[in-house]
Amino acid sequence: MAGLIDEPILGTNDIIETREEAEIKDVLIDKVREEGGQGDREMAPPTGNSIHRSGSRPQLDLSKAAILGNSEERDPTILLPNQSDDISHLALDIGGSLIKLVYFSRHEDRKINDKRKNTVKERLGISNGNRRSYPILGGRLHFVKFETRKINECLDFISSKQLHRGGIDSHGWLSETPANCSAEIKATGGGAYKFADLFKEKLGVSLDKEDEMDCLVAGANFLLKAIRHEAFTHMEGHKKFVQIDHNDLFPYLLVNVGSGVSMIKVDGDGKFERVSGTNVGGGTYWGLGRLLTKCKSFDELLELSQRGDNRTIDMLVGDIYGGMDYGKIGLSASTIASSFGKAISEKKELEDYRPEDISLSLLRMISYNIGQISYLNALRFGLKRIFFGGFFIRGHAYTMDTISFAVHFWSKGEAQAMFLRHEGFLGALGAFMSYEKHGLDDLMVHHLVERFPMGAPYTGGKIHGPPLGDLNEKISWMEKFVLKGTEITAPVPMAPPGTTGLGGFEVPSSKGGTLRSDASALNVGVLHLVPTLEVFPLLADPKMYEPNTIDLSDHVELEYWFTVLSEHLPDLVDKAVASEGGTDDARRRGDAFARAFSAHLARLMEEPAAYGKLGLANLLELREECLREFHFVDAYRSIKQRENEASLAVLPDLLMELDSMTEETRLLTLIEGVLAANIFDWGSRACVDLYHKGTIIEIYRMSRNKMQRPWRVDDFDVFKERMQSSGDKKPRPHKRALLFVDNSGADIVLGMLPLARELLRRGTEVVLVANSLPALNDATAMELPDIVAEAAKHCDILRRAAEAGGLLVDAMINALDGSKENSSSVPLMVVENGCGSPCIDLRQVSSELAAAAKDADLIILEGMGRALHTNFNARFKCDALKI
Ligand SMILES: CC(C)(COP(=O)(O)O)[C@@H](O)C(=O)NCCC(=O)O
Ligand SMILES: [Mn+2]
Repeated sequence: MAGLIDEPILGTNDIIETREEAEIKDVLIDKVREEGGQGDREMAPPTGNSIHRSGSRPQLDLSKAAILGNSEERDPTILLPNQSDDISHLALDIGGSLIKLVYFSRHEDRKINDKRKNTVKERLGISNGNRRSYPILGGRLHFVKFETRKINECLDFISSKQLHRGGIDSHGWLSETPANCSAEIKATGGGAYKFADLFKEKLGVSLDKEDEMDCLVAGANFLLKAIRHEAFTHMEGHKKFVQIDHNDLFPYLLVNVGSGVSMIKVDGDGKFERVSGTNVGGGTYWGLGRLLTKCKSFDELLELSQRGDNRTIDMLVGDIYGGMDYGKIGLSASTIASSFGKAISEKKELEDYRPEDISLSLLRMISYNIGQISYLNALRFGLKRIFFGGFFIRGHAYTMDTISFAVHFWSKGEAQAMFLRHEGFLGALGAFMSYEKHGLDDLMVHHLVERFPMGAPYTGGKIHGPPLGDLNEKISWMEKFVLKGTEITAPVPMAPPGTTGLGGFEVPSSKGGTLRSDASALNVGVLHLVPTLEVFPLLADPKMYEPNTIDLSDHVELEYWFTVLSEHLPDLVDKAVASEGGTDDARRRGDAFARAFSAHLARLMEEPAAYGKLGLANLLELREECLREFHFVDAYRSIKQRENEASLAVLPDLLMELDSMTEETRLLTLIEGVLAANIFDWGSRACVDLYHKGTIIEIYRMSRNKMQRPWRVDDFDVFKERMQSSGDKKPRPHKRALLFVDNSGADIVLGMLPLARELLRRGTEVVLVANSLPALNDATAMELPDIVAEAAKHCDILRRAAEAGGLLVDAMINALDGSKENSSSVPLMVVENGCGSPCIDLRQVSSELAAAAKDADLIILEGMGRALHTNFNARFKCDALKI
């Protein structure tokens, strides 16, 4: 039958995928279970199912909604007293071979005492204005898959996580559905009918069935609009992410390759038509492959193909033309003239052919055919873009290259084949989208942050069994199974890329040895939904903006950073452990962190694009995320404190020295001072070595003296001209400067605060922009008010500005009284930047920062992470200084 929306039938135990940390151990537990010879539990056969098509769930009832606790808090908890316990957070796509789950979990409550918040909001005029109020948005979307034949594991998973009992509780979120209330879960795929009774019996839930095509299209549209690195091309082994412009997405052809293949012309949200299909799909590959090779699973068959050579079985143009090309019609000698064609002319039996060769020949035959038919349909409707999804693809290089080749070859490069990272989850995502008021439909790319939990590199996403419980279980898992995990992730030597070759559908130039045995397990992360994130409004061209300066697809660069980060790891672990009191528990967590992070590094060395397009910003953020995952809240806490104190002690001397200078000398000294103070950087070995050479002020002065111009990139004269002008007329001061600060200690106290003071003195409002979460020794927004308050004790300019900006306690009272006009100074304020990394991606910043940017006409970015590794090439709508 043509056009089945399903997956190839799979018989393997290793295809269940999840990206959530909690599930990591399960694959190994499952392996252990299976090694111990235990089979699967038998499942009760599904009984006759009543097919019903219930309507959508009730909408979110916002009547009498109230904010619980502090309404000024970020993502406040919203109490919905009239909301039934009926909020969506799980959707299923139950195919013939795989069950795909998409589920939502809310954020942990962030109860922090951030003194600045109220005044900052007032000063910057931040309201919740156009922000959304659906509480569902602050949370995480998880992607998990199970084998359909092991449906009991899926039921256990749902049950152990209580995913079927989602609702809103008195705190605004996910409570249990009362026993007398029958919950409904959105589901699509044939299994939504087949297994409806089983879900009712085992979990007491009804499956609310959604049309598969509707779901596929809704899922694809969501992914293409909301996920930055979702679509990619794959040609000759090269993966290239493509950013799709939302306004230029439609029309496109969606090709879903399951057991059979559906081709859908998509014209908009909910606007589509199934225009074609083919019955030669994933089921054909697996079915024929199983018969011809005796493989036990789809993945085994796929793996075999990686070691295959199809020339032994396919008839090539050269076989027909005596080794020559048929150049007149553009066919090289190595082009496949007839798949399996050699088998007719040779006196060989099935046993005489290598299963590897058969598998590859079959794979290429089917993939090529799909590519060709897709192209013809794209041609029929004048579509330039074709997106391929469905679990047949599995991120498999040969499959993608072959499809791409066919599309490229037949369209003469006019049409483009693209693949989707969440290829298998289109239906499940679409089912999730079909809940009313899920709050996801107008999510934008900048609201989503994808994170890769610790288990991703170990498992490649293959999970079985119940989820992990607490952190302790996670650590034990790391300890117990790390050896096994390391085997899985041991880096494979990189070979030059290239698979099929474009010049005529040729033999792959790199053989399977360069691919992981589980290369088919694409890593998709957990999607964190952060509704408060915004695009930095002062970016000159947000569409062209690329935060990363260095391209880590350059292997030399990647290796450099791999070495830097690996060498830094022991020292980081020591600091992290010490920051948590150096207890045994902290040490265990430290070891687990080191293993998890090393595994990520190894995985990325092996396949840099495994987690989407890789930039240095992602790599440095991954390290911080790993630390947080093992509950290291702030590894540099005490170091930061110590350095702040030491620097504050010498600040009065420095300010005196600066005040004794002429304006012109002072400006240069201040900039040299920022450069010198930025030397205090715990992320760099060379800098750490320097710390042994003297006191903070000595090192600062020594470094400042070394900052002789011209610098490697030196625009100081332009800056000076803007600030001071060479003529008589004093230039107009900037209205508001955003100072993106970096490290604690000397950097902020002796570098950036004196510069801020100079700007304030000239009548420019100053907003210090600092991290929301700790990263290395970076100062956070939470820490800055105390640092400024201390500095203000030694300096009137800072004191008055800090008061005016509501940073000092007295001023905060003033501000709350509404008497901010009393202040005689331009304000000094602090906003958080929305991230917890040494780098900054200005496409995703806090709403505070976005609000502060509205009146800003000067941006100062400081530090290696924010001004060099990221944003070095960024262009802004106003003056910008990168130091
Ligand atoms: C991690 C960092 C980006 C932090 O630097 P910062 O932004 O604090 O100036 C930096 O320490 C760094 O680039 N470290 C590696 C240096 C090296 O090449 O050895
Ligand atoms: Mn830093």
